[in-house]
Amino acid sequence: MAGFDDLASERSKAQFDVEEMKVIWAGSRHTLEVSDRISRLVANDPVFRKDTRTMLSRKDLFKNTLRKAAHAWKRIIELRLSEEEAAELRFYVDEPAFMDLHWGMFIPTIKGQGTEEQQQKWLPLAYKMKIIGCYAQTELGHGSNVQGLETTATFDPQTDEFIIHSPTLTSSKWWPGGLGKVSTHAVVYGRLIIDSKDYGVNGFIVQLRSLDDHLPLPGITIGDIGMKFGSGAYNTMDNGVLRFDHVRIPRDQMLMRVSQVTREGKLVQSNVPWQLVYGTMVYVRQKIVSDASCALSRAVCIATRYSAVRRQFGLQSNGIETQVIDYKTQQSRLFPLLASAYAFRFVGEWLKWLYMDVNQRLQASDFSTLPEAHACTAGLKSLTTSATADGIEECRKLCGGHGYLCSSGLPELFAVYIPACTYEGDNIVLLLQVARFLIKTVSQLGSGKEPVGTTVYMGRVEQLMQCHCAVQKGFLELSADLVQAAVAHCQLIVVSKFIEKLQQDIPGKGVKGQLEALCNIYALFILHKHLGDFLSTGCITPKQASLANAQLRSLYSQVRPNAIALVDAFNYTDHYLSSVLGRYDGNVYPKLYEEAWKDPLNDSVVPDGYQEYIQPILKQQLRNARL
Ligand SMILES: CC(C)(COP(=O)(O)OP(=O)(O)OC[C@H]1O[C@@H](n2cnc3c(N)ncnc32)[C@H](O)[C@@H]1OP(=O)(O)O)[C@@H](O)C(=O)NCCC(=O)NCCSC(=O)/C=C/CCCCCCCCCCCCC(=O)O
Ligand SMILES: Cc1cc2nc3c(=O)[nH]c(=O)nc-3n(C[C@H](O)[C@H](O)[C@H](O)COP(=O)(O)OP(=O)(O)OC[C@H]3O[C@@H](n4cnc5c(N)ncnc54)[C@H](O)[C@@H]3O)c2cc1C
Repeated sequence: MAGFDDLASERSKAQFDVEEMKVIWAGSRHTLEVSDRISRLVANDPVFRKDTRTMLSRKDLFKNTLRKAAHAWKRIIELRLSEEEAAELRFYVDEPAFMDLHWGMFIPTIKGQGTEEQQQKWLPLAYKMKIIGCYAQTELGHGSNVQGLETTATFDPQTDEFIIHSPTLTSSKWWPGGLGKVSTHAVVYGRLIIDSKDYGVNGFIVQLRSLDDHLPLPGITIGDIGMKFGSGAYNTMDNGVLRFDHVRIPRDQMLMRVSQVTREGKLVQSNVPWQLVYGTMVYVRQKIVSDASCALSRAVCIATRYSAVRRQFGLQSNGIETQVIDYKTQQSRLFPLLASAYAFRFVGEWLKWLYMDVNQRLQASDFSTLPEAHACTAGLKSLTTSATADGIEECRKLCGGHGYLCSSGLPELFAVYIPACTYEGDNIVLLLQVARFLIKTVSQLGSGKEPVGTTVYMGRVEQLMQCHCAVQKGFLELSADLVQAAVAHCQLIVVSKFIEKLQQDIPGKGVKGQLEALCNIYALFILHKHLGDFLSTGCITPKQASLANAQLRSLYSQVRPNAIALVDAFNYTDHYLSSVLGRYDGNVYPKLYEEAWKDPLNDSVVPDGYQEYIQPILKQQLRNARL
């Protein structure tokens, strides 16, 4: 069988220990064991099948998502899965749903911004799913500008309550995932008003729906905001709209770790930075970087396996056409994405450590690394999601026409993934935050602070900053050029963390050698892509640029025999890949043909509508022809 033999042959060429690379990719043997076991548990459960998604109506699609979520919860309980195993199960169910926001935002917000007392009250309810929560920050009129939010939370000292209200149409909460049809509660971000004074944005826990009949509570108008990009994709999620008409909540439902409101209506600031109100966004941004490596590696796995199976032109002596993976143009498009997937994996590991470290320091009232954590999570979220969205689209194109079929898995992956460039912070707005951080950092250089990083990449950032730092320093006046410096800074971090990864103990025959090749491909690819920066800032000479280019092409040849093994190391099941082109067995053509006939359009040989619309035309033509 052509495809199968092709991939078997490719696997025999591997020059490194794939099983050890699986451990490197997973992060540890333990993590590999858990993800392998849980991904297969999901793959073998018919309730979690994904192949019908694009053919369902919005209501059937959503109901099926609820069915899957309920079944996932049932399996978690039945199997007594740990938090880690449960998160893996929800990950491999692979369908945007309210659970993401309940577990990924609502709970972390209460943990990060609630007092001990509030955590003791609300977390047990949330962990046992006795309530379902979402994160309601964005409004119809404001998303990026959090300080522009209009929802009000006015303290009423008569009743010891906050009155939550939507004063304008643009203050309607708009976009929160899980809000439209499922969540019973929300963390609502609104302007704290005490005695007519506006104290800025804070988080408030608000019940939205009855726990008895799920109907909206008095004063609550709530619904779904409508279809989004694509047919299946993110339409499994009930992104919602929410309006308040003077809804009253107890004072103790304002999240009070950052600031407290006393019974007398006095605002007391605690000793933690006010920016902790933004803490959930930092947490999710670092998760999103890890998710980017998953999404990109998934697309690269599909495109790499298909590139080894697909033969086109170039008849060889044995009369067989050439594998498209052997074309230099295919390699120059595909291998940098393979390298980027590994690079984002490792920078995501580092970012997770940075986030944990910041949180530990916060416990000890050490806020010194909070600005860097914000800048790194914001910048790397922006960089990795933009590169991943573009990379998934490139992988679709690398698969030719068949990449455009839903059965390739790539259109759906693209449609689900691309909002990552917007949610949790628009990517440009986040880069402007990094630019602001760089301006402050540059201003502190020489006072004992020295930049660190790989020379050429460091030089590029420094030079770009020098060129543009004369520009206005206000957030709104930051020039587009500073965004360029912010991107350069984030790329420096990615390369630096890849190099640091290589300095760790890396067991397994040939594993370190392959990672070194991928690290060099990523670094030289970025240098090639931004050659203007490196040359214009004098970081490299034209001769060096030419040498770097030649080295890049030589590295592609080094990776070529290992490409299939490098994507096998992701250890994805066919269920998770959900792609005929990316099947582990390479059995592409028979499966493509088989999938085609499953389309409902093929339920009848003559399509509905023929008699009403087509036959009259043909008959008329026939009559005309006889005249
Ligand atoms: C930062 C802004 C752009 C501007 O803020 P502003 O208040 O105006 O302040 P500035 O003047 O710019 O800055 C003031 C100073 O504060 C510093 N700062 C700013 N932000 C932070 C921060 N976050 N942390 C620390 N410090 C910060 C800043 O540097 C200044 O410092 P200095 O004065 O210079 O010293 C702000 O408006 C902003 O952040 N805007 C973006 C808004 C945003 O991101 N919205 C997101 C809404 S929520 C959302 O989109 C959700 C999407 C859900 C998608 C699904 C994702 C799921 C995947 C992951 C989770 C899945 C897990 C599943 C788990 C399981 O199943 O188990
Ligand atoms: C699928 C999806 C899920 C979401 N889930 C949630 C959720 O669960 N909870 C929640 O609260 N929100 C959620 N959101 C909302 C999301 O957080 C916002 O859409 C996001 O923060 C961007 O804000 P915005 O839509 O106001 O874009 P805007 O800020 O209006 O962006 C529009 C354009 O203006 C530009 N721009 C804005 N400000 C500046 C500036 N200062 N300088 C230069 N350019 C600027 C942007 O770069 C962009 O090009 C979700 C959004 C999506 C798409």
